[in-house]
Amino acid sequence: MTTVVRAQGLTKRYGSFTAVDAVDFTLEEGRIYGLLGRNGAGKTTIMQLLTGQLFPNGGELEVFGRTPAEHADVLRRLCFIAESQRYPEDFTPAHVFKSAPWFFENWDAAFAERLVADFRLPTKRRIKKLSRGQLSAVGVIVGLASRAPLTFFDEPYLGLDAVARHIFYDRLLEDYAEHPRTIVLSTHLIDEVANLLEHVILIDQGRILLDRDAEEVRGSATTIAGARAAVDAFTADRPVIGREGIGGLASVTIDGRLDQAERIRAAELGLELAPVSLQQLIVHLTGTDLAGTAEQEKAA
Ligand SMILES: Nc1ncnc2c1ncn2[C@@H]1O[C@H](COP(=O)(O)OP(=O)(O)OP(=O)(O)O)[C@@H](O)[C@H]1O
Repeated sequence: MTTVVRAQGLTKRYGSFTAVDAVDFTLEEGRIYGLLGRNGAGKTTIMQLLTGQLFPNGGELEVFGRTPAEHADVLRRLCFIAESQRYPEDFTPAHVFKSAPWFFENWDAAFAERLVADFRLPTKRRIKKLSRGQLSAVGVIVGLASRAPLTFFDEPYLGLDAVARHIFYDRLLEDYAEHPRTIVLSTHLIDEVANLLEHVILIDQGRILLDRDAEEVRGSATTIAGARAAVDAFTADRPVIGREGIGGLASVTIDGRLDQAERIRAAELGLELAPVSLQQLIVHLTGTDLAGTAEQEKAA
């Protein structure tokens, strides 16, 4: 596997505030990554560092073997679609798509045209007159049809309706199968993209909480629900990552899978077991306040 990005001790500070705190990670060629985390976790900052829009304050960063900033040959291979992409005043989507081949050598105009039809995008209307969702569609089309070897989608679909979002996911997967490349998707709609992701990097307060194959992450935690005393007894010696409860009922999430014998024992105790979705797991891992509240409620 070829490594596309190598970050070591990568750090970004804004004044005295450390937004990205000495993170180590690699991105491999031909994979779809989910860069996930709560608001303000540092996702956009990391993507801006990787695309040469920001300079790090510390650590080492290589993108295609070089520092991204000031290396045109590296920047040419990147595409970054931001949440609120800006375009020149008076540009129409048609202008954007016409100028795209200047920036992206793999630009596929026919694919872009198909996407325009899929998203029902009015290409002759000025961009500043487009609806929020139509504006997002312009970015999504550029991100897909550019086929850049390393593509970043940073919350690309503000205002896109559910149908349009599914068109995005479908076309992304279809096109990725035919033209493998490295894609980094940052989103809060985790359940929607969970099946798309091959690898998950979870950021919290500028640090990496989880950097794991998505397949491993899926089902790597289990929720045990039932009578509080039985749940507490069953989970007593296990790594608990989340706890909720009401009255005599409790629901506890543990890190790890249960083997056959443990499943039988849980059934004997009348407990219900459920796999934890990627989104639930991330809420558990990053929602310390929620877990804390549940603990307090239990103690009360
Ligand atoms: N130019 C800046 N000056 C000062 N602080 C900044 C600046 N840009 C970002 N930050 C702070 O750095 C932290 C990380 O911001 P970042 O935009 O990377 O988060 P994010 O994970 O993308 O969040 P979201 O999911 O809300 O988009 C936040 O606390 C933010 O307030």
